[in-house]
Amino acid sequence: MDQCEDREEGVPPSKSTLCGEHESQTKAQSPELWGVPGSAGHNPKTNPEPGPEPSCVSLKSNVSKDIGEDFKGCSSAAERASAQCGERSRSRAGLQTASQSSCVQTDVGLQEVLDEHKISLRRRCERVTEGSDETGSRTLLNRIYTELYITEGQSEEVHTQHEVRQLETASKMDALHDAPIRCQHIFKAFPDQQRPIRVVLTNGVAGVGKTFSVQKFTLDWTEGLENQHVSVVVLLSFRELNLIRDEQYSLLELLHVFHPTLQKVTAEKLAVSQLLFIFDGLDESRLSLDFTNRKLLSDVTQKSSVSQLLTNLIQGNLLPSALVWITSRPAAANQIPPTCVDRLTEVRGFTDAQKDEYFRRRFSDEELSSRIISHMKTSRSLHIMCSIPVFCWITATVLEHMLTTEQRGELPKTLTDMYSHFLLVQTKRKKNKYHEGHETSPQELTEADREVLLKLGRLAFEHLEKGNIMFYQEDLEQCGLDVTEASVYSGVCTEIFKRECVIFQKPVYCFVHLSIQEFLAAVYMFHCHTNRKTEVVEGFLGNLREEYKNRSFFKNMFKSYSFTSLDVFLTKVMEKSLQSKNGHLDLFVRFLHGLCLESNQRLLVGLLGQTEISPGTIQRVINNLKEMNSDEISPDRSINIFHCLMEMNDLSLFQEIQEFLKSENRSEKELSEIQCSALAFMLQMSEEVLDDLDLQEYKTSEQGRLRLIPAVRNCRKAGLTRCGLSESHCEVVASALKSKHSHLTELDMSYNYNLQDSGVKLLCAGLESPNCRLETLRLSFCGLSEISCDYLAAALKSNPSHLRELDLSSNNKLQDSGLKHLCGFLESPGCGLETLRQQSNTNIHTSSKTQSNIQISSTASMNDGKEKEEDSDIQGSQGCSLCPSCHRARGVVHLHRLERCGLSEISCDYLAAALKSNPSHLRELDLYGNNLKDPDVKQLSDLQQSPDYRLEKLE
Ligand SMILES: Nc1ncnc2c1ncn2[C@@H]1O[C@H](COP(=O)(O)OP(=O)(O)OP(=O)(O)O)[C@@H](O)[C@H]1O
Repeated sequence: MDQCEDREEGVPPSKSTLCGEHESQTKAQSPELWGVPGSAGHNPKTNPEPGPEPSCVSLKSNVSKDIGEDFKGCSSAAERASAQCGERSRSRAGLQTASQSSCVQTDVGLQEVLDEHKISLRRRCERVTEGSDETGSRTLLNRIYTELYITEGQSEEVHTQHEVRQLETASKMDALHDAPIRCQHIFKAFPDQQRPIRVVLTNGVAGVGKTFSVQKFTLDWTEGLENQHVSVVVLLSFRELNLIRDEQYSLLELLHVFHPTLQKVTAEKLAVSQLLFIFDGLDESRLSLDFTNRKLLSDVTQKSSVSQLLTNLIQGNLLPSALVWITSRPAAANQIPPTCVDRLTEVRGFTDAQKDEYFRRRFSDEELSSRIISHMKTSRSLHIMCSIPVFCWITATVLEHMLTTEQRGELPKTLTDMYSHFLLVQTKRKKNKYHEGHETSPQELTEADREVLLKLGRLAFEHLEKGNIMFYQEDLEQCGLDVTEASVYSGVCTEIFKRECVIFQKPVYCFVHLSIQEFLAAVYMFHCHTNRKTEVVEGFLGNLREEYKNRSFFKNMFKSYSFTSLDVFLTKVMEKSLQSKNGHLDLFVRFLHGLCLESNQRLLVGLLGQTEISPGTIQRVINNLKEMNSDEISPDRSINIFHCLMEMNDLSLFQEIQEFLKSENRSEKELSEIQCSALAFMLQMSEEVLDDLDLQEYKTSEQGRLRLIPAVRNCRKAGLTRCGLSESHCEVVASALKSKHSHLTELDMSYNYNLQDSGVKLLCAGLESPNCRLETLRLSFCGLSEISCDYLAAALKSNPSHLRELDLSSNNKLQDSGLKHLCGFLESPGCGLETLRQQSNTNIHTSSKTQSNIQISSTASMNDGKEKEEDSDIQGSQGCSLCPSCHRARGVVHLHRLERCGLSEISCDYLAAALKSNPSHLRELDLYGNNLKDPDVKQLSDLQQSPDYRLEKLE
């Protein structure tokens, strides 16, 4: 088989080679049995044209050896490449060494050379091989390319949340708000952007379509459709560049080596051409890009290390007018200093409409695509996952196979179902490819298949537990896998090279998508449970017998406990996953529950072990989930209990909540805790933004109320009073404030006595986010000390403009030192607080009336320990007896309430100093109940003499 012919669409196990003009390719030592792209000897990301103009240097070393090792004795990358190609390639003109190339200078006109380059690039980019096509024939990229949703900027939580959870919470809202950028317009400035865009960095999670975007951009350019101001596109992958990372090259030589059609381009010609360099897959880079290095390169013929060539190119020292486009998974993107980047974009995958379009384009059979689309929409989880194009490909592969072959049974509805089928479909394709004529049923996993899958499962599981997604060769060996085996199953696990640290350079492996690791880990865990591998199960869960002996919830179960009791086992795994801070076991535990279903059991028989699960056991598992205790558990984790029920095909909860949402008398309907989690999820996912989420309006237990908190992510006004908030809840609220499309403008967390300073600290992470739009924050009766003031002042200083009202009144021991911190904020130039109100205990009265359309809301004062709320609309400007300058009042009033906070005259001095230094913003100051005497507030009252004095109300 032509080694370049087998590029495929679909799961990209690793970054592919983009350079397409070499004859050579690292020949796979192991065949690609899985038939998915990018595996041994295959490269999904390039579209080389076989035949006379051969094409690719696959620098992906799927034989998993360090290139340096493989090609010892070859002095240059070109020689190495040549050594890989063998005689055939050497005899071809396509590849020349760097030294040769620099000598070749002909009279051929520049345009002719560039045209030739275009043709060559076009051949490479116009076709991809579809993953499901067993004949290996390739499809036109334009036929299957579906517009992706690319936006400017970077979503806030990309590093902190589980990828799938992120999709669940973010997809809907993002799709509605951000203006998309077509990949072809990535260098086009928006009308309001003055600066030309020279360097673009595009982020995106695995399989989201970064390489497809790069290919589409290039193809459109070669076809004369877009970006015609660019005269040369130089397409390179970091995987390729890794190969020559220790070599010395000039930029001109680099171009010649990777794009032989450009050999006739001289330095002079380069200087007058508009170049665009595309570097794909920074996450796979093994170069050390050191932007602090002072070595300045400005001459394209000057030799240097590849890293230095790149940093100088990116910084604009080398070819200052050349455009640069870098793509990366998010974790690696920080290698490029933000100051070097003119535009940051993110590939978000497919919007709902694009998901449909993907399936329509992929299948010429309209009926088939319609069936697949409507099936995808029947399951929320499938629909959400299809935001990632690679998952669309998995879905398309599985459903096409099931709908076009004589497969019986229902189409997969749950994620577990889909992944089980995917495993089988891929196994079948592997068999067909390499054992032609012996068509086997996908139900038949051979003993060898099972063995490898279980080894992969063990690897997946052991590393998932530790939170690892990257593995070394030793890790593979420890699970009994040799490297060849891993690449044989390359659709599931393949290597990528990733340099973890400077001294310790080794090949690193990972699963193509985190969800595949989670699925295989769950399969392995299930297998260990049914096969009574006590050591593994207890290693993960601890000794159940001991632990459960004294726990009332399990007392009865414990009597009959053994590893065969699936319900106890699953409950324990669920409990463990709920403890996870970042939800790294969420999908794993979902899969584990899904594997209980008979249909999945049948599919994966032999892998899971022989089990017969009675309907009674299933019911017990369901009941346990519904009754699961969630004290001290983040409400985000609790939502996963609902997902587990869905994976078990238990739709009752979903239906109950749908009914609840439709009902008129919601506040009378009692909600269980699990119902609250389901409701939180549905409110969070709703297209409509909730105006007011008041937890007190729901008839449920305190735990139930807490489980509703994730809904703050989709509301404008949140009342979270008197519900025992703790740190984990503050984290959820902070994440809502941080989110790119935060709607929250009013937040009342008063009367949460245990919130304390630690809770405020977490909350402040949200307040300081540039996305935060909060205008009112109430934290009275929260047991805060002066430390909270410090946190708040720091957060508000860093992002001062949004907050209008801050209520720290009552039973917060802020003390003078706390107020001092807050004054630090009041002094800061960006501070937006305009009113600081003081009530009673001074002889100063105010008839503060500001100009029309000013609204002061929620003036709270203490009355026998009970909060009295009153809203006062102040209309009309009648002047202020205290404040000679009130006529200059602006249209916004801010309250700053510090009632009963243990303040003394020292605080007044701080306040006076703060107001002196930044007098123009504060309108109202409320210091009611702080036992202040006239002399204490003297400094403040003296301020009235100042011409800049703006205070209208001092109580
Ligand atoms: N725009 C698209 N239209 C159709 N299919 C797409 C598109 N983008 C991606 N895909 C599908 O998803 C697969 C993975 O896409 P791609 O290789 O571009 O991802 P990536 O973001 O580069 O991922 P990684 O970071 O893992 O390299 C493709 O092989 C293809 O099957």
